[in-house]
Amino acid sequence: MGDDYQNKIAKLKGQMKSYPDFPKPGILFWDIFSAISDGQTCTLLQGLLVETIRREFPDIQAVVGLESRGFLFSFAVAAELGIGCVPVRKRGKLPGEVIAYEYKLEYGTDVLEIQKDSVKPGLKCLIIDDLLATGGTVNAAANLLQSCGAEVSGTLVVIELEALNGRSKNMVYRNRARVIVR
Ligand SMILES: O=P(O)(O)OC[C@H]1O[C@H](OP(=O)(O)OP(=O)(O)O)[C@H](O)[C@@H]1O
Ligand SMILES: Nc1ncnc2[nH]cnc12
Repeated sequence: MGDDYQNKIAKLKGQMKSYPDFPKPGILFWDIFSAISDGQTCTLLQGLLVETIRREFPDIQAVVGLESRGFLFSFAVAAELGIGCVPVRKRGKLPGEVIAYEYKLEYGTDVLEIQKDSVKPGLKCLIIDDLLATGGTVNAAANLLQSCGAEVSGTLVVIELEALNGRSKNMVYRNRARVIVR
């Protein structure tokens, strides 16, 4: 990775804001929306995501965006790369036959679902989200994709909360996660 790439990451990092005690006491909440309210930051981040995918995951056929903040990035990169965009949503929001998986959050638990027919066996997928905390969400998404027969190439997130060690807890992605800012 060249200086130019690192400089762009440093610039993006400077735009990220965090809020203590949101949504619960003790949580330091990293807010992607504060950064992308600025147009130049949108362009910068989009460019970094696409550049990272082209370099690290050149053969993926679809990006899988995780509700809800992951959707911002999955459609944008899918459109630029000309590949599929598949949503993974919280319980009860997707029509048709779905596969579900319950998982733990940094705060609380949740259920993710994917439409059974949205991913064909062997499809090479990249999971994309705004943030990796405990890794539970990405892990759940990976399990869903694998139950559909998809091949999960890795995970791309904008922010990694390294102190929570989500990467090491995630057996599927330990060596295959890529992050933009950490
Ligand atoms: O690594 P984890 O501990 O699983 O946490 C990370 C997840 O938590 C946040 O989503 P949230 O469930 O708050 O939903 P939102 O994007 O709709 O705000 C974030 O956008 C990730 O998806
Ligand atoms: N600390 C955090 N900031 C923003 N989103 C999160 N999702 C889980 N933990 C989070």
